[in-house]
Amino acid sequence: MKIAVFGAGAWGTALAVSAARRHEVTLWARDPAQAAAIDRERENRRYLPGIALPPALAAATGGAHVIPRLAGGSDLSIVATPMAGLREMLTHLRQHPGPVAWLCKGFEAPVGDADGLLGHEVKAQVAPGLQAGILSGPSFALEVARGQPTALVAASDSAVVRDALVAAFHSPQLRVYGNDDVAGVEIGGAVKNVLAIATGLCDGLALGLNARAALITRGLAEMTRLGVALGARPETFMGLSGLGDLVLTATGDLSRNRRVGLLLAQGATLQQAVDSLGHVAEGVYCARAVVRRARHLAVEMPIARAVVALLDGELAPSGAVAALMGRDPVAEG
Ligand SMILES: NC(=O)C1=CN([C@@H]2O[C@H](COP(=O)(O)OP(=O)(O)OC[C@H]3O[C@@H](n4cnc5c(N)ncnc54)[C@H](OP(=O)(O)O)[C@@H]3O)[C@@H](O)[C@H]2O)C=CC1
Ligand SMILES: O=C(CO)COP(=O)(O)O
Repeated sequence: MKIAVFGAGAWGTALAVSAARRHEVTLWARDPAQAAAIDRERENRRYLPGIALPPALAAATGGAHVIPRLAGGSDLSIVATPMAGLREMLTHLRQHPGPVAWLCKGFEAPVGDADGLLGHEVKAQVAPGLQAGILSGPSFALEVARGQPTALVAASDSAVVRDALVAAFHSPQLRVYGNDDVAGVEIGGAVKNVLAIATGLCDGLALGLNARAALITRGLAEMTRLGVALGARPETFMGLSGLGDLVLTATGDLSRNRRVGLLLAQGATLQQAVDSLGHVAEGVYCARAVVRRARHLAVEMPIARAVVALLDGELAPSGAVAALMGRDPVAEG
């Protein structure tokens, strides 16, 4: 099949590499110089160095006007930008019938008094007729690009979209499971990034393995509470996009979100931590949206609240720990 991937960061490139072992793939970069370098060097040195690009992967560039044309010539389109770029990309795809899937894990940053939205909520606003979904789950880009075993979840209310994602990406190295709980899969992917900042902080402060296990477990409870309040199924959070991605991101040093927490624990400022990554750490941008939605739904999320206070400079790393440990006793649940 023909696949168009819009966004040539680490994850878009890794999935394009994986799919191009069986399909014809176009990888679109918004920066013409980057697209030219990818074609010339047969490598994405900026975002995924050391991975050779298969011959069936072609780089493309161009302004917004080329996006509908590239999508129109493909059997499946993938939006591989951070959450901050999703609204604009879906706007360019609004006349396209689909199937389309995005890879972003986050909530949009809140604007004014409005809540920050999940991907499917953005899609409902800007491209309601588009058949779309999300590809998510525990997956470091580098491991997928290297062909190391990975399991993903393709979530959509459209079987056409789920089937297209399986046809495009399922392989002996990559299992793709279907799920129709779009909200649950999106909330799992978004909230785990916030929680990974917390576990990075915990490990950076050498608080111990007990503390890390407590953060992961109580974080999963927070994620599930928010998800259920937003209409997701609780069992989704026991799956790849909930527990699976939380464990990976909270414990794996390839995680950019975890690295933010580790760097803050070492005394870096947030700006220094973000600048040193060279990649997006979505938890930094969506933590406030998570906490705000939780507050509006009267959902208790103390770990996410502590992360926001840390990112906003209201709490020092040690203060964030004290705020969590100093809470009144409550029943587990
Ligand atoms: N890396 C991973 O292992 C995984 C990442 N994800 C998710 O996938 C999404 C993309 O991550 P990843 O590829 O790693 O990110 P990177 O930081 O590696 O790359 C970001 C890419 O998006 C482009 N971009 C940045 N901002 C915008 C924007 N506002 N509009 C359009 N394009 C933009 C960048 O282009 P330019 O160079 O021109 O700025 C770059 O090509 C994130 O939501 C992430 O959480 C999900 C699973 C795994
Ligand atoms: O989503 C990811 C793994 O599933 C990547 O996590 P980071 O964005 O923290 O690197």
